[in-house]
Amino acid sequence: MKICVVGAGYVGLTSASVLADLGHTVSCVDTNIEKIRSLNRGEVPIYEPGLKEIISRNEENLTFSSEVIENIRNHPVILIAVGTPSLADGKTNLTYIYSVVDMIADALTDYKTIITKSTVPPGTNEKIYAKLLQKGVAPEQFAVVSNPEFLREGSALYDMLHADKIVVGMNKNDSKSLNIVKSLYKGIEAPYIVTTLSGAEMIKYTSNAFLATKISFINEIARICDKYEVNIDDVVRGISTDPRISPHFLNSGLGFGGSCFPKDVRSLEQSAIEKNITPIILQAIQSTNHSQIDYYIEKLITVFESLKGKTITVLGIAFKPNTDDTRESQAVYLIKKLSQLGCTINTYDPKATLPFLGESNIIQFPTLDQAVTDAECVIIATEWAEFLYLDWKKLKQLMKGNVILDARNCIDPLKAHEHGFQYVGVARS
Ligand SMILES: NC(=O)c1ccc[n+]([C@@H]2O[C@H](COP(=O)([O-])OP(=O)(O)OC[C@H]3O[C@@H](n4cnc5c(N)ncnc54)[C@H](O)[C@@H]3O)[C@@H](O)[C@H]2O)c1
Ligand SMILES: O=c1ccn([C@@H]2O[C@H](COP(=O)(O)OP(=O)(O)O[C@H]3O[C@H](CO)[C@@H](O)[C@H](O)[C@H]3O)[C@@H](O)[C@H]2O)c(=O)[nH]1
Repeated sequence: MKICVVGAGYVGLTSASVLADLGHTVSCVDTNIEKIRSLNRGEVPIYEPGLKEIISRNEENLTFSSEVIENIRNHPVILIAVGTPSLADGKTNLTYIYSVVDMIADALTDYKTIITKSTVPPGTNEKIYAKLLQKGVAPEQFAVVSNPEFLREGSALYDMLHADKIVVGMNKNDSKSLNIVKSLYKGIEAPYIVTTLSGAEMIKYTSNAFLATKISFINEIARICDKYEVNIDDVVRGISTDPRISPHFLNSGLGFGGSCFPKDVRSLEQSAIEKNITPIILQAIQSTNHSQIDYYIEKLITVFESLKGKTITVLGIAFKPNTDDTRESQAVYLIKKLSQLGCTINTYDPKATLPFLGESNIIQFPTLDQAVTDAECVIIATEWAEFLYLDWKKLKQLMKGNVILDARNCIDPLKAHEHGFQYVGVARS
């Protein structure tokens, strides 16, 4: 099958390379000429485990181009994977989606199956369909399919290849599109969930909102446990054998970040408000998440009284391990907050770079050892593998102080105590 993937971001690049690996001929296009140039030089603009390797082994049937309209014209299947960021009011910015729809309308000379992979609010695929009709495209010339993506950054390829479901939203009786989607993913064993266009959109938002709910819920429980001196690990162990609860997504810590949960919860909140529904739970999830950083700062203040003038090392900049993505990273928000409180912040991340420049009290170091030297306190803000088993003896020699704030519940407090550190955590000691 000949497929044009529009957008060379996390989802576009992962989809394009997996589809090429499944034997399709794929052209991945992006309006960002620099991104396409670097891909054509063999450089992958994002860090995602295995992505560089899968792209290079599919050289023959995976091409990259910034000629978006031309490629849309020459391919019968179009997969839209452009960004859908937040607007200032929390609604979704659909400019990129509609710019692709305009390009499709301009390029359409023969039948196209238009598949939306991007996360879009309920009703958007219906609007895409209506917009194409408005632009004079005949209904028999195209089909619109909603096929949301559920991959996680850091394990994107695995997640796509081992999907727990493939969600397909379509207009009524569109068996042609369903067959096309099935041929597209031939080789991936997963149950198909077939629904309406808006049904598929809602499945995607519900999934992210539910996962975000689990995180905020356990963070709130951890705060309560903290006050009653109960270990949060014991509580999670105690509830997670119940299959109705499951052990997943119950790791309390700094809170959720990244390019999806924050913006998607905001967007779903706005979709609800638009229909006069007050989404109390969605609002509470966000409120708990926003105050997580303050809660951790309060913990530090119980140790230091004042943070002004303290030298603090923050380990981790990315919003989670195994990615260089810093979009809405809680680690970055924490660094900014510490800076406002008058600290000197030394930081280190194996892959991510600080997304801002110019503040003389915030320095990113190329190694962990350099970053922790002379620190009065080390905070683990992202649970990268190399932070899980710290060389305690060396750390003791390099640091000026002995405080470790574990903001991801990822190290063993006993080990820290054994080596003479003061372990600080929420509902962990
Ligand atoms: N990142 C994830 O883990 C993830 C997972 C599931 C779903 N999603 C959803 O998938 C979508 C894409 O997310 P992402 O993180 O891959 O985005 P991204 O920001 O990394 O990449 C989007 C790309 O689209 C390109 N683009 C914008 N307008 C274009 C146009 N008119 N023509 C061609 N290219 C254009 C941009 O230049 C950019 O390279 C979003 O809706 C997101 O919510 C993301
Ligand atoms: O128990 C947990 C699990 C996650 N997180 C945090 O939650 C955020 C998101 O983590 P994760 O879901 O692993 O990463 P994403 O790559 O953002 O993936 C989410 O967002 C994608 C984009 O929509 C979806 O496709 C995925 O299914 C969904 O998991 C990160 O800040 C994590 O640190 C926690 O705090 N505790």
